[in-house]
Order: sequence, then C-alpha cells, then structure tokens
Amino acid sequence: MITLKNIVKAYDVKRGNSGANAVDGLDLEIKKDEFVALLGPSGCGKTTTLMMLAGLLKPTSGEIYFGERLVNHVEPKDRNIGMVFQSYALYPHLTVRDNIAFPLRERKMAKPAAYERAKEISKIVQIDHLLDRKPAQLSGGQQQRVAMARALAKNPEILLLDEPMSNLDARLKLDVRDEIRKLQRDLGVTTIIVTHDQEEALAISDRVAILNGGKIQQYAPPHELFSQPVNLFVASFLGNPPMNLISGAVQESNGDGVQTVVTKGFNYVIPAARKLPSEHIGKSVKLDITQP
Ligand SMILES: Nc1ncnc2c1ncn2[C@@H]1O[C@H](COP(=O)(O)OP(=O)(O)OP(=O)(O)O)[C@@H](O)[C@H]1O
Repeated sequence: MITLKNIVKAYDVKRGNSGANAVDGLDLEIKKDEFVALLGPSGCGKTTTLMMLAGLLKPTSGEIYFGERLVNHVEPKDRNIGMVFQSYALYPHLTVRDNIAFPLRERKMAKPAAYERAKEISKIVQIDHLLDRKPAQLSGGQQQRVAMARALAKNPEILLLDEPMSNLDARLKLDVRDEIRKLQRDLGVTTIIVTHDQEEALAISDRVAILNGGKIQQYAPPHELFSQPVNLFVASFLGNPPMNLISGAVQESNGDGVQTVVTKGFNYVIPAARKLPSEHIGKSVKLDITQP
C-alpha cells in the first residue's frame, strides 16, 4: 500500500540546524488496512516522515509510493489522505458542520451533499448533536472528534495522525485510543500515527517503527519489539521501568561453566537459563539485569 524507499530529508543548513539529515535513508512498507506507529524520542524524524507522506514536505531524495504510484510530486490534495494534526487545526470561524464539510466543498461537492456526508460521519464519531457549534464551544475531546470526522469525510485511503491524543487527559486518552482503533478497523483505512508515547504506540498498532536519529531501528509487531529487540537502543527505549544494563567482560569458570560479567564495581553471575554463546567469553557485553 505505502512504500518508502531510501528516504532522506535534509533541512536547509543555513537556518541554523546541525546539517544532519532529519530522516536518513528510511525504508518502510505499510500494508493495506494496517495500523502503523512511528515511535521515537524527540527529534528522531517522526513528524518529518509524516509530513512527507502527506505531501507537505518533499524528500531530499528517495521515493514514496502509494500502491504502484510514485507520489513524490503529487500535491497533498491529490493524495487521497486524511490528516489529524496535534493542534487539530480546526477553522475557528466555521461551525462543526462546515469544518467537516470543508474538504468536500474544496473538492467541489455541492453543499447539500457535503452536509449530508458531514452528518453521516459525525454520527459515526458521535458528535452529530454538536454540528451547529463553533470549535471554541467544544471540549478538547469533542474537538478531537471533529478533527477525526473532517479527516475521514472524504473517505481517504490513508489516515495520518500526528500525536492526535497528546492534548487529552489521561483517562480520555484511553477511550479515544480505543475509538480510533475501532473506527480504523470498521472503515478499513490504512493508518499511520506519530507518537512519542510508547504505551500508546504498542497498544494501538499492528506494527511499530522505532526511529532514532532519522533511521529506523526496528519495525515489528509490538510483542516482537519486546521479546526480540534488535539493538540496545530498542531494548533500552522500550519498557517501563527501563532495562538496567551493566557492561563488563564475560568470564566462564572451567569447572562448572558458570558465567560471570566482571564489572568495575561488582561481578554479576549470569543465571544458567541466560548463558551466553561461547563466542562472548572474554568479550565485553551489555547485559540487562532488570529481569532475573
Ligand atoms: N523546519 C525545520 N527546519 C530545520 N530543521 C528542522 C525543521 N523541522 C524539523 N527539523 C529538525 O529535524 C529533526 C527531526 O524533526 P521532527 O520534527 O521530524 O522530529 P520528531 O521525531 O517529530 O520530534 P518531536 O517528537 O519532538 O516532534 C530535528 O532535529 C529537528 O530539529
């Protein structure tokens, strides 16, 4: 459905940034109807990647395909995407009805038909009683639903969500998270969410791409990220409490084969069930000692 091939994004160095690529050779494939999260620490390139999918930013190099179609130079309005921004970006002077109908009117749909569709989609996200209000007369959760309704009004093939729950309180976040997932399944729309909240990403997604420094560290279903992290970054980024890593040289006693990690402060005996392959003997390792 969506393929990113070796995507690089370098922002203009003159504007005072370090000159490092914000996105640095990113490959990603997203299947039809999949729910994928881009997760990583601040500045890792999540939003930049989403903006390139939306067409609001152009990659410096690399290719973006929607199906077979190369979309690098396709305008946002011609990409058949819906987007929800962190700020919701609702038009304050328009009613909820007109906010939802806006993308349809932009596509030259007649007003009665656009209003009919606005009503239909507002029922699905349970805000049909609020159609005559202005955004300022809504709670944060209600504004979030209006933003979702507007993004879904034109039946997009792809839904892009940029930290859509970060302005909601903890309780509401959980409800909205479940609703978004249900809506996504019911409507069958391929969805990409940007978040720095690992719990949110792991709870809502089919697969999670963990980014650091503009590169994908691992792209896998949530359970696999936990059970088989591919590198130290993933291992220490995930989990609450985080892993407790010690570094030191591995030694093995000749008699009983007990392995020990020798550190400056203390020696750690590796439990028998977690013995390391023999090639690690004498080498330096980092070991998680959070788990027994
Ligand atoms: N318009 C810009 N001009 C110059 N550099 C930028 C611009 N936007 C982002 N960057 C830089 O690109 C890198 C990636 O930024 P991006 O916003 O994609 O990160 P992010 O993972 O979404 O972070 P956050 O979680 O803080 O929003 C950062 O180093 C950032 O400083």
